[in-house]
Amino acid sequence: MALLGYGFNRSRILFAALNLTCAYWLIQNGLQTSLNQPDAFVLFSIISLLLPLHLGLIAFYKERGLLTPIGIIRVLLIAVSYGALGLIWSNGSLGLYLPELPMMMLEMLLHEYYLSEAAAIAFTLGLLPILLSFLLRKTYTDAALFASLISALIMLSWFNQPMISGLFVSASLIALAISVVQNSYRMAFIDELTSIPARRALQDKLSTLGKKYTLAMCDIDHFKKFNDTYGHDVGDQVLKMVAAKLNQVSGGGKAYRYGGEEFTLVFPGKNEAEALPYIEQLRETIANYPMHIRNQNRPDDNEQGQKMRSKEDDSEIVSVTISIGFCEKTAEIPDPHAVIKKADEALYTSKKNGRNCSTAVHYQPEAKSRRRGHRKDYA
Ligand SMILES: Nc1nc2c(ncn2[C@@H]2O[C@H](COP(=O)(O)OP(=O)(O)OP(=O)(O)O)[C@@H](O)[C@H]2O)c(=O)[nH]1
Repeated sequence: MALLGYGFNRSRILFAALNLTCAYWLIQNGLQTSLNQPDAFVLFSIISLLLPLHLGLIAFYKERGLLTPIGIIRVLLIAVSYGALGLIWSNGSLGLYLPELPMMMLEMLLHEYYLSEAAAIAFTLGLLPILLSFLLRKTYTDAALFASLISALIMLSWFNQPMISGLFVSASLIALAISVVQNSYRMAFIDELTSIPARRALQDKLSTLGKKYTLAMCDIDHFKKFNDTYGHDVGDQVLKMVAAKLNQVSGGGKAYRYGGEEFTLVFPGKNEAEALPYIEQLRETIANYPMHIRNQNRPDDNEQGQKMRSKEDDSEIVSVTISIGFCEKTAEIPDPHAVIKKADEALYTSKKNGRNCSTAVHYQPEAKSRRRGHRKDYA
């Protein structure tokens, strides 16, 4: 598990695995006896604090790599805390610290339950950053940390059950392994900027297509000029908007980012004539969408700038358009990559025909799709 975390550059996974492994090793070697033994009791009490607190701390961390000064400090923090505990325990002197424990840790001895008030506080302190990180970052790693915390809570609460610690460590490591797999799937198949499936996911999809399908290549018009006029960040916003609209494709279609400002729509089970209404609907939706762009040229602190402070003057509305070429599979063009190539050629016909329109390779609709008026033409 630690190797997986290291190999996939997921340092938080590695820290969590290290935390679980250290706790599990101490449980296996020091807690296979009654908790009425002072040594075992102190060991159990300290583990029930370290486990949740480390998990909470890990949730705070940003991915900063492992073989970096901060990564090494984080590893040492876990290793030293469990190492010191293990060292005192192996000397047989851990039980001497029993009288030093606060009442909120000792009372579980009197009432014969397993989670002390102090451990409950530690679990709450561990839970808060995990929940916060999950809400803000929404990563699979945070979900795995949450699963590990809950399984640690269950293990410590039912500590007298046979094999409970083995079940705990298995459940936690499985959750961490799943998060590594899901993270790597996301990295490989989902486009980071637009959050829609990426080129690799398209390649997978192409290999599963049946006898009848249509592929459409979509390209944002004059995107270079857009970048040059408004800046790369605004260009990224445009890409996100177009991707979000294309992702709403109906008619059984699916959208992919092909690369740069190009997108692909896949329509399984549809020929060009059947796919056309859905393609046109998307083209029109995008062309009619009023995109608010913050005025990059607003003066900073002069008279003119003050005049422009009002919200209306601060942004302008532009419309973004896309050109589309689409092609169905035929006996002459049976390979999906050849279909894409043909769709790409049709896309360039759309560009030549004035942009903001779609062109089919085979189908000739009676009334050709027409270019719509722009709210603002940035060309
Ligand atoms: N902001 C941003 N720009 C990108 C990204 N990927 C590619 N581009 C830009 O997209 C532009 C593509 O421009 P061109 O291929 O020349 O075409 P165009 O300006 O869209 O013109 P036409 O296709 O002829 O309408 C280039 O300037 C790239 O730098 C990206 O992820 N973000």
